[in-house]
Amino acid sequence: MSKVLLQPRTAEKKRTLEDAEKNEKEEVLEGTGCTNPPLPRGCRPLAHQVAGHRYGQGRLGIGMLQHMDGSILKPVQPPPRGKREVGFYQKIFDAECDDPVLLTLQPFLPKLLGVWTPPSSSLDSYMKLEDACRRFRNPSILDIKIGRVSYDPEANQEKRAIESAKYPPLYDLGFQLLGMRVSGPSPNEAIFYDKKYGRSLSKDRITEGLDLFLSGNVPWKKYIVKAFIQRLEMILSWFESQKRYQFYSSSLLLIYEGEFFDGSSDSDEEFIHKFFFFLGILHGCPMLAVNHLYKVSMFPQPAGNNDTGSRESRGVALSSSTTGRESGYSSEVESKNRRQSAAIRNEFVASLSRRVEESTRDLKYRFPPEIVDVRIECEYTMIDFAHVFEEPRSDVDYIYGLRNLIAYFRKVLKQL
Ligand SMILES: Nc1ncnc2c1ncn2[C@@H]1O[C@H](COP(=O)(O)OP(=O)(O)OP(=O)(O)O)[C@@H](O)[C@H]1O
Ligand SMILES: O=P(O)(O)O[C@@H]1[C@H](O)[C@H](O)[C@@H](OP(=O)(O)O)[C@H](OP(=O)(O)O)[C@H]1O
Repeated sequence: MSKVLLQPRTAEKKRTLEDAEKNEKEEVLEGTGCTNPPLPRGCRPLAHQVAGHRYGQGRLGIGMLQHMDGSILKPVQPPPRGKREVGFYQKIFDAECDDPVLLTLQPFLPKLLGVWTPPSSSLDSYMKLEDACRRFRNPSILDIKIGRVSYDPEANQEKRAIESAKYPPLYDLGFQLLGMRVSGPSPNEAIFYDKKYGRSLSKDRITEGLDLFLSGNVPWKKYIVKAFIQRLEMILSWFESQKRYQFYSSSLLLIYEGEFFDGSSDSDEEFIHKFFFFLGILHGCPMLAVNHLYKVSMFPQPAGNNDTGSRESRGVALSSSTTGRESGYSSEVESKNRRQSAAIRNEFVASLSRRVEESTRDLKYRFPPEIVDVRIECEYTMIDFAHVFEEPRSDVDYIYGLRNLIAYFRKVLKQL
């Protein structure tokens, strides 16, 4: 037991450092005649990335990076995609935002920490985002693209044809599994599955794919599925409550802690909590496990209640677009606005929790009464907003896909 917990995470670190060093040599990208864009100082390719554009691959060679302060750097894509995505994030995380539709979406997104241009390359810029996997040691991660089509209304016939041919079951399913990391017995034994795997799954094999994703923590599988259903229901409620935005080609990222993880980097307190957590599981005593679950939350940290300050002070230059809105604005008014915004968000979250609790009452599997308040090590977040459009209608395609995904998770749950 302690051997597993103490197993160091060196192999994963080593792999990414080696990758970073290799990439810094600006090798010619295979078959493209392009060179890798220089890797900004203090950054490395994102080791736990499961889908999307990867550093050193594709036409442009740009991809997701991780800064040494822990944040994620997503390259601002060429126009119009990049501008659209940055604009969307900025609107949502604007300190003065008082729009209930946007405020109530905030808890479902990784926080935008700023837009960053590396000093070494004034041409590239990156969105600096909170890492949704930051508190996990050995996460299982699933990227699911939601929607019946994966192109937006401005796509030309060629793009539509290319996208439609990629995964014919999509129209019926309303979602696709784009990639996943399934945690293994130790962090360096995780297995990655790419979009080829996801697209090999016909409609009747989707539960197999979800089941595979869930195989990284067998003792807690039922609880994890139930927790994901609840969280997805919350996002669904947001979509059902708004008639303004349509999300094309956007993804959901589902994350949970693996059965075994490395406790070596923890503080003593965290380590002790985790030790009891696993002891509880091993001895079939959920209360012991639950009592010792550490820092688990239903929602990402609300805006204004995070450690952005310390991250910034570790030397990443941020643009002023989402930070430091001091100029000419009375701090009293500002803090009143913040309190009101927080109240709107909190009320929304509380009412969602109630609705979800009611709607999931009939699920076959229930938590035993003594652990109704169980907080599972799960995280979920919406990502990829390069194709968000604003039209006065509900997003029927996203709703269709999300309802279907929830139905498939329920199927998995029934089989447990
Ligand atoms: N905030 C985040 N926290 C943790 N991981 C993230 C975050 N944002 C993105 N990722 C990781 O990066 C991957 C790609 O993200 P994203 O979909 O935003 O990139 P993309 O290049 O726009 O994708 P696509 O090619 O599908 O348009 C995700 O599958 C996930 O593994
Ligand atoms: O899933 P695949 O097969 O990797 O295909 C990519 C996927 O559809 C991305 O969503 C898309 O970016 P957009 O959604 O932003 O269009 C990208 O286009 P790109 O190659 O033009 O970046 C495609 O290559």
